[in-house]
Amino acid sequence: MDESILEGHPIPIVVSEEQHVFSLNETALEKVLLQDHIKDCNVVVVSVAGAFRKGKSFLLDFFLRYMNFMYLSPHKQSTSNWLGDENSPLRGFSWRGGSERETTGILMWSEVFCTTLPNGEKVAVILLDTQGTFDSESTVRDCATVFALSTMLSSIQIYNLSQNIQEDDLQHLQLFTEYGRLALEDTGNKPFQKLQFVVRDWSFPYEVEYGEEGGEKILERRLRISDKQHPELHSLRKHIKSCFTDIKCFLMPHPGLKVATNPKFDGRLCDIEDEFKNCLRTLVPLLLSPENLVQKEIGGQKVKVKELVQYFKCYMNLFSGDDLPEPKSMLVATAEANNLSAVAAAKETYHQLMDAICGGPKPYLSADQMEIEHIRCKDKALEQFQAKRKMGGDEFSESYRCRLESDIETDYNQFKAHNESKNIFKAARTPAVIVAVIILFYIISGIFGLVGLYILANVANVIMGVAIVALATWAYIRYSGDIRDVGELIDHSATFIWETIMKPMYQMCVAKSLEHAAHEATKIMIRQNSQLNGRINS
Ligand SMILES: Nc1nc2c(ncn2[C@@H]2O[C@H](COP(=O)(O)OP(=O)(O)OP(=O)(O)O)[C@@H](O)[C@H]2O)c(=O)[nH]1
Ligand SMILES: [Mg+2]
Repeated sequence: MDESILEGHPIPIVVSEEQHVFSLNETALEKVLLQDHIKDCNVVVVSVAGAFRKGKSFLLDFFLRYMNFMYLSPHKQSTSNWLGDENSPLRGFSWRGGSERETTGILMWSEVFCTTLPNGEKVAVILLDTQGTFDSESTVRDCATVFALSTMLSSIQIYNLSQNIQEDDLQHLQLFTEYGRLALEDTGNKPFQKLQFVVRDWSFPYEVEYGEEGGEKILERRLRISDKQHPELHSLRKHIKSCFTDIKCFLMPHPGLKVATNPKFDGRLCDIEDEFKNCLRTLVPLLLSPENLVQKEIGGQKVKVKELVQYFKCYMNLFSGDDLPEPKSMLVATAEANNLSAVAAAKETYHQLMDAICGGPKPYLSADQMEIEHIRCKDKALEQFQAKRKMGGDEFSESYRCRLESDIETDYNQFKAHNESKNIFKAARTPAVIVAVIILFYIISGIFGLVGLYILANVANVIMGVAIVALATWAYIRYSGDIRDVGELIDHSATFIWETIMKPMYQMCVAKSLEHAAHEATKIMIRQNSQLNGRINS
C-alpha cells in the first residue's frame, strides 16, 4: 500500500455561513461518528487551532500520514518511515501558500482511525482542522466560537504559534478558553485536557534547542508565576494553568524557503529542510502514538464516539444562543469600560448636586424652581461626561451620553416624587376633602330633615357616615402603615373628588368673586369720576 494515498477526505462539520453565523452539518457528522465499527469506542479528538496562515492544515496533513501509516497500513512494524517518500505531494486537509485565509469553520477527517492502547482499550482517533483566528473577515466572536468549540471538543488541542510564545498569544488563549469555560457548567475540575503549544519557525536554537525539551524551557519561562509579577500577568497564567490538565510545548524549526515562499511548492519532502522533517518525526509520534493518545473526557467521564454527536449539537446550541456575553476586541472592551465609568461619575455628580438642593430633609421646592435646578445640574453632569477622556471616540460615546441622560431623568423623577411628598398641602388634601364632604352632607341632611324629606336626609347621613369611616381608616393607615392599598384607594378617591368637583367649583367661585370685585371697583371709579367732573363744572 502506498502511504501517500489517503483513504479519507475533509468534511466541513461546523460551517461558516453569511452574517457571521456557524451551522452544524449534522448529517455528515452522524455519518462519520455513528459507523457501527467505531461508535462504541472511546474517542481521542486532536485539533489544531491558532492564527490564520501559520501552517495548521499543513501540519495536520503530516498527522494524517502518520495515522494512515500507523493505524491503517498492514506493515506498521517499522515506524521510522511513516513520513513517506520524498517526492509525493502533501495531501489531506486543504492547505496552500498565499496571504488569504484557506480553512473556514471546523473540518473533520472522514476516516476515523481505530487502535488499541497499551492497556488494551480500543479507541478511535478523530482529527479536526479549524478556521484560523484573526483573519480580516472574522469578528472576535467568530474566532472565539471556533477556538472555544474546538477546545471543548478535543482531548488534545494544538495551539499553533509563529516564532515565539508572546504575551498577546497567551491573552488570546485566555479570552477564548474563558469563552469556552463560560459555556460549560462549572464542575470545579479543569475543564479541558491536553494543550500542546507548537511554535513554528523557532529562530533561536543557539539559545534554546528545537524540540520537546526546548519547548518545556520556553513554556516554563512564559508561564512562570512569581510574587513580584503584576497581578494582571499573574492571573493570566493562573487562568491558563487552571483550564488544562496538561500543558506542553514543542519548538519547530523553519521548514525552508521553498515551503514558505515558493508558490509551486506542493508539500513534497525533498523541498523541506531536514531539520524540520526530523522534528516532525519526533513531534507527531509524541502526540499520536498509542501510548501518548489522550482519551476525551467530559466531567471526568470518558466519551464514546457516538456521544460526541450529542456534544457537538449541544455546544453549537450554546454558542448560537444569546446566553453568552459577546467577546469583544480589547479596544471595544476598554472603551466600554471607560464610557461606563464616565457615565457612573457624571450620574453621581448630578445626584449629589440635586441632593444638596432638594434631597433628604431639605424643604419643599416649587415645581418651576425644581425644573430650573434639574436643568442646571444635568448640564453640569453632561459637561463632566463630555470632558472626561474616553477611548473609542465621540461616535462610540454618543450612546453612553443618551444612556446618561435617561438615567438622569429617572433620578430626577425620584427627586420630584420625594419633593412632592414634602408639600404639606398636598399631604393634607385627603383629610380636608373628607372633612368638607362630612360638613356638606351634615348640612344637606339637616336641610332635608327640616323640610321633611327624611329619605333623602337619611341618604345624606349614610354618605356622611361613610366619609367619617373613611377618615378614621385613613388616619389609622397613616399611623400604622397597615393595609396601604386601602389607603391608596382613599387618597385616589379624595383626589378624584377634589379634581372633578371641588377644584372647578373653587375656581369658579374665585373667578366670580374677582369678576364681582372688578365690577365694584369700576363702579366706584365711575362714581368718583362723575363726582370729580361735577365739582370741576360747578
Ligand atoms: N514559515 C513557515 N511556513 C509554513 C510552515 N508550515 C507550512 N508553511 C506554509 O504556510 C502556508 C500556509 O499553510 P496552511 O497550512 O494553509 O496554513 P493554515 O494555518 O492552515 O491557514 P488558514 O487555513 O488560512 O488558517 C503554506 O504556504 C505552507 O507552505 C512553517 O512551519 N513555517
Ligand atoms: Mg488551514
